[in-house]
Amino acid sequence: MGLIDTAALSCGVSGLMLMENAGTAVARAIVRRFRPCRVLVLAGPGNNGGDGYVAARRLAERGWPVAVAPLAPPRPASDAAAAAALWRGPVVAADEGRVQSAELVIDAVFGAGLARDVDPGTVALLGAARRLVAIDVPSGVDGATGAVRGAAPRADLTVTFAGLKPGHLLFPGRALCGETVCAEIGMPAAAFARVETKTWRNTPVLWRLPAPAATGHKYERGHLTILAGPMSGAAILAAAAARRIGAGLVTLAGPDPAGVPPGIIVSRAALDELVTDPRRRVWLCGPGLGVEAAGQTLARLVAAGRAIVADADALTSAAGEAERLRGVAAITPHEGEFARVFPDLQADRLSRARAAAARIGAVVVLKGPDTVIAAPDGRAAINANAPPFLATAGSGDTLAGIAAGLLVQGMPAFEACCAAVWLHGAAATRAGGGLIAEDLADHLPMVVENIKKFNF
Ligand SMILES: NC(=O)C1=CN([C@@H]2O[C@H](COP(=O)(O)OP(=O)(O)OC[C@H]3O[C@@H](n4cnc5c(N)ncnc54)[C@H](OP(=O)(O)O)[C@@H]3O)[C@@H](O)[C@H]2O)[C@H](O)CC1
Ligand SMILES: [K+]
Repeated sequence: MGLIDTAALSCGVSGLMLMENAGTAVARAIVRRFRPCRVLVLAGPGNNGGDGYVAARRLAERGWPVAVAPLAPPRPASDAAAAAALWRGPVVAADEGRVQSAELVIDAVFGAGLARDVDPGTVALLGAARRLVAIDVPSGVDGATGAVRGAAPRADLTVTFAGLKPGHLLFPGRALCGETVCAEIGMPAAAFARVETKTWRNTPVLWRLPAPAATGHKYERGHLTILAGPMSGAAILAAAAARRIGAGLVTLAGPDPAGVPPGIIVSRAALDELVTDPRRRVWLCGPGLGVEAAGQTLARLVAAGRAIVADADALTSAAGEAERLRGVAAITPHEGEFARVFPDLQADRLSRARAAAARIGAVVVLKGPDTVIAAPDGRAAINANAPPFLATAGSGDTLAGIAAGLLVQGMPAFEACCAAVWLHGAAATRAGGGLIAEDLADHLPMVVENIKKFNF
């Protein structure tokens, strides 16, 4: 049973009432999407199965032909047993032939109580369904991590309750849920208040973008310094993004970066001189810099106590030596870079990002189609708005530039990183298929305008 369910019960809410609402919500979601058809409910031994019995009763009340196939009897004296006792329709054996001939199968086998790998017989049964509606999660998907325990079927529709779980947002679970509906089932506000939530879906309600003061000047809007190396295109992409997201001034620091557009300042001054400039509080270190140079400058910036976003070569320079990143504000690794820096961290993405953030005392943005942003204090957000065509060269440099551009305007590191990841995904969606990294920054102003319009 999940923490929220336990909290609900301790708030005096009856589990049976929640189950009734949950099963009713499943039936309602089905009726809204499908024509009446022959339904088979595969019911497991726990409350997930109990929800299945309620959904069966609600569909039958509407005249749908429904049968329930229990894979195990409900636990004695449980809410599920009470729900099963109210089912007066056909109870049939769970066999593959029946599953195949049903026009719609409801997967009520395992939900939040999944405790081990699903056995091959159950996997085969679920896999035989022509059309599958999963209650809470497709059985086999771990709701806490999105990992698959043994195997899990691909659902057409998943109906969950009270709030999305990490498993609905993290791959591979996310890909197996199909359309995902989150139903309100009467969970009291007091139950949510009792559970200290530390994991959220990344949306604009989590953060507030900085607003420039009416009388502010460019330095007040933030002065970002980006180290530029032999592949100066990476630093230029980051600089464009930082400027579009509102940094007042961006300097590229490097020997001679090529192709720098007007509006970006280039400084060839020695690093020691730049680092001691008190206006240069925030730095981006890594993109296109070269591993050796990145390692040296990173150490210098950390020693000077600067707020640093470390990406790309700065991460590679810390391969197997994560402690070299201690003192930075945020790191933005993709899976490969993460594995190089933290080879011993092997768990799911959410746990790994959290563990890494705690270890180095910095925000970790573990990039991917389901980017995880984790803070050293345990807060974490999972992002789900990135289109697949965002996976393109230079996209990461742009993200690092947005994060640094928000940090320099005074946003706290966790909020700046969450906002950067979401804005990056929204800009890509707005740019559409065929985007190249150069397009992303130009879409940021409209994305920001839309956030303001919807009053987040
Ligand atoms: N607020 C809500 O979100 C509500 C959710 N509801 C539903 O309740 C389930 C969670 O119910 P729970 O009883 O805790 O767990 P499950 O139904 O998922 O399954 C537990 C039983 O399954 C056995 N189990 C677990 N994994 C396996 C496996 N791989 N193979 C075989 N058996 C397995 C487990 O056995 P144990 O031996 O480990 O004890 C349990 O018997 C949630 O998902 C929602 O659907 C409420 O109805 C309403 C409120
Ligand atoms: K299920």
